[in-house]
Amino acid sequence: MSATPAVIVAIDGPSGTGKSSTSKAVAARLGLSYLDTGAQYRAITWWMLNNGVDTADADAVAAAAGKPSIVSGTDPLSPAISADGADASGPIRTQEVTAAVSAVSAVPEVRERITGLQRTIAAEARGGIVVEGRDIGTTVLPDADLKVFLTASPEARAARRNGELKTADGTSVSDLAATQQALTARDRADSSRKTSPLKKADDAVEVDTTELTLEQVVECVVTLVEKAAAGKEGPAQDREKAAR
Ligand SMILES: Nc1ncnc2c1ncn2[C@@H]1O[C@H](COP(=O)(O)OP(=O)(O)OP(=O)(O)O)[C@@H](O)[C@H]1O
Ligand SMILES: Nc1ccn([C@@H]2O[C@H](COP(=O)(O)O)[C@@H](O)[C@H]2O)c(=O)n1
Repeated sequence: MSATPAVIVAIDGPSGTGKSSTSKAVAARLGLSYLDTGAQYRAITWWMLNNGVDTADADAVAAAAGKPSIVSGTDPLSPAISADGADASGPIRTQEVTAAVSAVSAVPEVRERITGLQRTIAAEARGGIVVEGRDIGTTVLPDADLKVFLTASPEARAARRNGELKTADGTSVSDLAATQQALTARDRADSSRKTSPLKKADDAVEVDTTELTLEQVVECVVTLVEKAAAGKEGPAQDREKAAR
């Protein structure tokens, strides 16, 4: 038996709360697969921008939602994403994609398509998986073994994001107030859409990461996963014993 049973872990939260960093590290530590669902929404947005779809026109986005093939890798040590066979991992992080993704992800046909992909990937991850996004605990995997909702103050999130954007001499390339404004605008759009908004599941454990280092958050989530795994293992072990 592997050290960690095949647990399904859902990690949700607003932008810049540390979902990707935490989920990758937890999955790598515990030998689980990893799925970045934001990357899938970004990849379909990138494809639409490249293929002449007006991303502000919900009908045009809906009509194109089924067209591209979106393929995600699930190795936490080397996450991969492609659209129609083209590597999208770099281009999906551009400002152009970030600015358009909330409008695209609000379209029900897009959500239906991407949610289907997510459920298939989770069902095929026999060794367990950490899936991170905005609606994993509420909609995509409501029966997950563990649901975590990460939060952090807008100031902390903007400072973290700005820390990623440095020039060669180490100075910040973007203004903190503008970064914070962009983050909160995206959260507002993601929380207010009709279909599957960003929302904490009632049974999720909320972890406020504002005052925590990434290592502390990872430690905390690893402990929660191990607890959930032990709870899952208990009845199976009991059945095994009874069968002996
Ligand atoms: N607890 C923490 N303390 C300090 N920095 C952190 C912490 N957690 C994450 N970071 C840093 O904050 C930045 C954003 O983290 P990450 O990309 O994991 O957030 P996210 O929630 O996945 O964001 P998004 O939803 O926008 O993709 C990264 O540079 C990451 O290294
Ligand atoms: N489950 C999800 C995940 C993401 N989105 C949308 O994608 C955008 C980008 O997500 P990142 O995590 O890469 O920043 C996000 O702003 C949402 O619009 C989603 O709707 N559902």
